[in-house]
Amino acid sequence: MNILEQITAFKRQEVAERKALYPVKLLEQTIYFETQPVSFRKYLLRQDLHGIIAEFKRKSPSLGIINAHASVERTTIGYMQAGASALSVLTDAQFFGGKNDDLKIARKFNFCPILRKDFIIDEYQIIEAKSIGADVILLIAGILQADEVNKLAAFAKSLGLEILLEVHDREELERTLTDQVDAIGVNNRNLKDFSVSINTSKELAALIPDKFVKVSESGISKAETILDLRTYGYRGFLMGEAFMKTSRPEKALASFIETLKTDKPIFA
Ligand SMILES: O=P(O)(O)OC[C@@H](O)[C@@H](O)c1c[nH]c2ccccc12
Repeated sequence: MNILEQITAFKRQEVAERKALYPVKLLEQTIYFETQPVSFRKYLLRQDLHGIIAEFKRKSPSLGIINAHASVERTTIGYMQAGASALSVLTDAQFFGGKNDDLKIARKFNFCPILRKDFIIDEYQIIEAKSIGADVILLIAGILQADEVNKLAAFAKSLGLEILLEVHDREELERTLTDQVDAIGVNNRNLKDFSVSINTSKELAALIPDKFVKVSESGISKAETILDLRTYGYRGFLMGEAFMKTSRPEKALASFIETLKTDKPIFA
């Protein structure tokens, strides 16, 4: 089994256990069912920000432990103060060392779009995303059939959430593209073997219709890469490791943003 297959097998079990422990009725009583989500799309298109989606990630199957000590509160507040456009919080415990509470804490302290980073295969996880205060969910084409993407995206929309659809190649993009999603994320990392190539974003750019916000995900560590990807139409840049591997991720983001600032308008 490759890592994606292992993760989805584990998720099926996890979802079944959670459904029994925390029934939907209970989740629907949380305060976030009453509150209006913040638009991910809008924040990524803002002229006064740089499009960085700053991720809180403690470990990953490709790197192992990235940062065992960072505080979610200090890091996410610092990310926003440094000028991030949105936050991404890993909630998967088994493979990424995250938890739902991490996202809840990020929500409590920040008014900005928050992406729930997890492996969604069931509507239950979308209700859960809403109940912990997420604004946008990730759907990964590599683990879903086209009809599943459609159904899950429509369901997320019905709860007011936005959807980032992640693809890694042309086949995934063409097979799953649907009007139900708001943004397309091209993952530069191949989750089957962990290899990373920024060219993946460049190659797929022209195949993504303009009405979707284009996001480039993974393996980004240089300002030049962002400036280059903007010329391909990318408006969102999902970055984790580059910041999280330092002892103060929020400071690393602040210095990174300094290197991104130019006199020219962000989008020509
Ligand atoms: O840490 P990086 O290389 O900057 O990548 C961040 C993000 O793109 C990556 O964590 C990611 C992209 N898609 C995912 C799906 C699940 C878990 C994690 C991911």
